[in-house]
Amino acid sequence: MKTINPSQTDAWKRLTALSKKYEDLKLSDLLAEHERFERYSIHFEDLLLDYSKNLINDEIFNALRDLAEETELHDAIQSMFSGDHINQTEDRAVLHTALRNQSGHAVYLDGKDVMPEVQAVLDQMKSFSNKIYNQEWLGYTGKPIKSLVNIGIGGSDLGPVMVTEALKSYQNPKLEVFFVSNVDGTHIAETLKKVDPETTMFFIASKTFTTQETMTNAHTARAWFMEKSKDEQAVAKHFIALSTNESAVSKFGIAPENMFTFWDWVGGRYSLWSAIGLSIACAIGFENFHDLLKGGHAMDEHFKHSMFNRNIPVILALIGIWNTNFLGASTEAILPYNQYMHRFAAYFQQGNMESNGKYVDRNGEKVDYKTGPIIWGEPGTNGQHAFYQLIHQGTHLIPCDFIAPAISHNPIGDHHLKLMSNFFAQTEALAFGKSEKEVKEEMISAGASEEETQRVLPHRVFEGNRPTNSILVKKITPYTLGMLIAMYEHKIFVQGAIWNIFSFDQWGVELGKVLAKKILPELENDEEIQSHDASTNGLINAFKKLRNSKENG
Ligand SMILES: O=P(O)(O)OC[C@H]1O[C@](O)(CO)[C@@H](O)[C@@H]1O
Repeated sequence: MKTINPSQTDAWKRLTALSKKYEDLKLSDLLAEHERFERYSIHFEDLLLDYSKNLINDEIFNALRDLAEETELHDAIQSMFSGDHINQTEDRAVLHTALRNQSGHAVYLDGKDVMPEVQAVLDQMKSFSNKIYNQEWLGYTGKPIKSLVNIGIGGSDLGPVMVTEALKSYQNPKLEVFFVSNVDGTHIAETLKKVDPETTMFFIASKTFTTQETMTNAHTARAWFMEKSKDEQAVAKHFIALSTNESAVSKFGIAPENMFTFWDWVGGRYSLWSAIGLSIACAIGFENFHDLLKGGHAMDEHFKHSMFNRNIPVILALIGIWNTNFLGASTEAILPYNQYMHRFAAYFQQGNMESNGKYVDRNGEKVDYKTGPIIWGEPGTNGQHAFYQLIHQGTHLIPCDFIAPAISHNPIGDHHLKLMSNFFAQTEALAFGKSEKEVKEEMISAGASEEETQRVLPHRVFEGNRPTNSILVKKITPYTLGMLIAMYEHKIFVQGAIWNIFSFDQWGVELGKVLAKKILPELENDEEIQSHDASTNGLINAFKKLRNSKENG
C-alpha cells in the first residue's frame, strides 16, 4: 500500500473549498428534491442504506469519491483481500475475510492457500458445537452442558457477546451463555454463583493466551472447578481454548484436541468469524453461525466489486470523512432500534477506535487532519430519553447511524410500529428541526401568552440540519447481522486507508499494560512508594492506607 497524505491531494483541497462554499447547506432544501431519496440510497439484498439526510450534494460527493481514487483505495482493497502484509508494524496480513469466504476459491497468504486450514477449524467447530447445542456433550458426572462461560476480553469478548445477544432469539433455550471479561473479581465471582461445575463449559478465548485479565479469570475458573470436581481428568470435559498460542494453551493444561486455533492474520477485533466465535456457534447452532459467515461474505463481495458510488461501506466511509474532516465532527453515534443489538455500538467502539485511533501516518509522521471518531451509542428508544437532547440541541455535531429491522422477532401488539415511528421521527426531527415560527404558532394555539412565548421561544427551537444515515434491514437474522458487521468493518478499513494510517495494529493499548505490570508488585506490600511521580505515588499510598484503615469496615 502506497503512502499518500490525503490532505495533500487535489480532492482534499477541493473538499476544503466546498466546505466553505456550502457552509450554509440546508438539509431541508436538499430533501425538498423529489429524487433525493432514490439518488442517495442503495439497496443491497435486504439491506437499505439511506444517506440522503447528509449535508452533501453531488459536487461534494464527487469530490469525496475523487479522494478515494486519489488515495488509491482500489489498490488498498486489492492488497487486503490478496493477503499482502498490510499490517506493516506487526508484519502481518489482514485476512479475516478468508474466514467467511464462501466463494470456493483459494485465498493465498505468502503463496499458500489458507482455506484448507480455515475449513478444518470450521469442521472442528461444527462437530463440537453440534454436540453442545444438541446436548450430547456430557460433563464429568454424565450430565449435558447447560452453561457456556466465555472468558476473554476485547476482541475475544465483545464480538461473541454482541452476536450472541443480537441473535438471542436463535439460541437453544436449554443453554445459558455468560461472558467474563473484567479482571475485577466481581465479574467471575458473580458468574460462578450462577453455574454448576457439572454442567458448565468454559471457553478460554485469547488470541495470545497471555492477556492478564483473561488468564487471571481462567485460573480462577479452573481453581473453582477443581475444588468442586476434585478430578484433574474432568478438566478436559469442561475447558476448551480458542487461541493462536498452542504452547501457552498446553501449559495451562488444555489438551490439543480441546484447542481451536486461528492465525496471526486475524486481528483480535475482527476475530468473531474465527474460532473465537465458538461460543456463538454453540449457542445458536452451527448452521446459524454459518449463515452469519455467509452474510459477511456477501458484504465482502459487494465491497470488492461495487463501484465507489454504489458501494455501501465506501459511501459510509466517505460521508464519515466529510463529517469528521470538513464539518468538524469528532464523534459518531450508532443507534440500533433493536433491543437485541444492545451491544452493537460497544462492539464497534473497539472495532473503530482501536483501528483508527492513530495520530501517526504510515510514514511515521504526525497527521495534520483528524482520524478515527469517538464511537458510542445505545439502542433506541432508550437513548432518546438519555442523550438525544444533546444531539438535537447541543453544541456538538453528532452524525448518527440509525439501524432498524422491518420485522421484529417479537411482534407483540403495536410495539414494533411504535419503535419504528420513533426511528423515522428522529431522523426527520434531526434534519428539519423546528423553526421559531412553528414554535410560536404552536404555543399561541395552546393558549400561551405573548410574554411566555417570547421567554421560552429560544429554548424550544431546534436548528435541525443534523446529519444521519438510516439503515433498514428486513429482519435481524444471522445473515443480515453478518452483512451489517462486515459493512462497518469495511467502512473502518476504507477510512484508515484514506487517512493513511495503520488500522490493524493497537500499540496504544500497550503502555498501560506494561505500567500495570510494574505497579502490581508494589501493591503487594504496605511499604510507602516513592518510585513514581507525585500524583501516582500519592494515589498508591492513599490506596494502601485506605485498605488498611479500620474505619468504615
Ligand atoms: O485475545 P487476546 O490476545 O487475549 O487479546 C484481547 C484484546 O487485547 C487487545 O490486544 C488490546 O486491548 C485487543 O486488540 C484484543 O482484542
